[in-house]
Amino acid sequence: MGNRSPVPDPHEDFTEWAVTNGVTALNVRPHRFEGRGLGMIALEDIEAGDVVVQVPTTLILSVDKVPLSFKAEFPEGITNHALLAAWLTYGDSEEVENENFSFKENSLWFKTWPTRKDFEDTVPILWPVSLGGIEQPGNESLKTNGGHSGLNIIPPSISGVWNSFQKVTLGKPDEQEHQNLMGFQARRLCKAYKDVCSARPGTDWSTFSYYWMILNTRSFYWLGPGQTAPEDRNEALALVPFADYFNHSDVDCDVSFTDEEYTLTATKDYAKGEEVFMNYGSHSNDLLLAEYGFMMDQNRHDCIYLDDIVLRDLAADKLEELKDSQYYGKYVVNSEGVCYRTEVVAALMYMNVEDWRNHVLEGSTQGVDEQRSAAIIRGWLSDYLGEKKGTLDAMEAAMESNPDFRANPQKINTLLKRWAEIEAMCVMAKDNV
Ligand SMILES: C[S@@+](CC[C@H](N)C(=O)[O-])C[C@H]1O[C@@H](n2cnc3c(N)ncnc32)[C@H](O)[C@@H]1O
Repeated sequence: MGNRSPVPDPHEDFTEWAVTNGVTALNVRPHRFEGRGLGMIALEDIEAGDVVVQVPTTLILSVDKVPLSFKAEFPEGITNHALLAAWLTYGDSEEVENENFSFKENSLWFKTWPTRKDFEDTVPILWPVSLGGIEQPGNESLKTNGGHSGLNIIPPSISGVWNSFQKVTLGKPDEQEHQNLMGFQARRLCKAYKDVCSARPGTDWSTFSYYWMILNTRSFYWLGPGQTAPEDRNEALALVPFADYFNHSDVDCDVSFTDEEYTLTATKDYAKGEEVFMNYGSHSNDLLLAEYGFMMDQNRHDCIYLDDIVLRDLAADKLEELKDSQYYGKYVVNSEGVCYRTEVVAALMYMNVEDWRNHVLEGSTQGVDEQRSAAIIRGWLSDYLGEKKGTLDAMEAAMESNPDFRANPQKINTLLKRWAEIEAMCVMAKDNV
């Protein structure tokens, strides 16, 4: 027993590679944390303002490293996200000539990444269709679920699909991403896959979607020397070795880069042995789950939106009025209650359009009835709670009959947890109206 050689640890090997190649890891090392995969542990006490990781920009993988001959194969307008995922899919096996980036030299880095199964377990669009995942494509379009057996168990705040009513569709330009996270994500992935398949038919979906997910969950904002910020921030994505070990929390963010270095700085004190976090953005648990496959127990940015319920209830003329105003959409509910926009749109339900216009533009209170507004808002929150109850009742029944439900207890638990958080927000908001 005692003579067994130690199991090789890809993270130790990669850390050694990274340090040898110029990465500065000051008092942090990769470490496995229960429920969070790999993250960064503090080897010593760290103070706010201490640089924790610095990566030479020469190690960064961005589209600048993709050979022009490879880029030229794909349609103009293909996103950098899609192009990089394609290159990760093909670059190695084709021995693409490229002096800027070697797959072989970076293989230790790739070995530290999560597996496709890790994504299938955690990221809802890759779940089985009966649990709300997308249809696996031929080469045509991916569809978000919600239709399958009639029951959608992923909360509408993530899936964009309601069981208790038919969503009002106001036409494409009106559709908003915050109300359809999975739909928009599936569309991005679908478009990327289509663009790649148009040049390379038969691209393996499983491999391509894996690398697309790697980029979706691990990339950083990065502009190479002399580059200006693109209109779409997502086009400035890049993979930064070693820095991609940091897990997310609500801490302040201090990430910066020069032409030479990518630098990550601690924004709070950490004691030796604590996990050191970075911040991926001010995201709700719905967005974190849809895009990154996890949720936070404490999340000061958590919220849901009442938009679908509100728009369903408004008469056509009021809807037109609303669309032309600055109060269209983003009716937020969080742990403190509903936002001002929700109060404003509740008043539109019973006010005549002229009074409402004067109310929102001039501050006139003529026709405003706060009690009535409160009752309407409570009704909307009750509708959300009704959606939750109906879905959970149906889920309970389906637990008996649907083998996918029984085979995926962790996914079901994630959804139950999210539904419980949604319920808590709605109940709290009802009490506070
Ligand atoms: C940039 S990677 C961080 C490293 C990753 N944990 C790993 O094992 O390679 C982002 C992924 O880490 C996980 N993650 C990040 N922050 C997390 C957190 N606070 N709780 C749970 N998982 C988290 C999610 O799977 C996310 O998609």
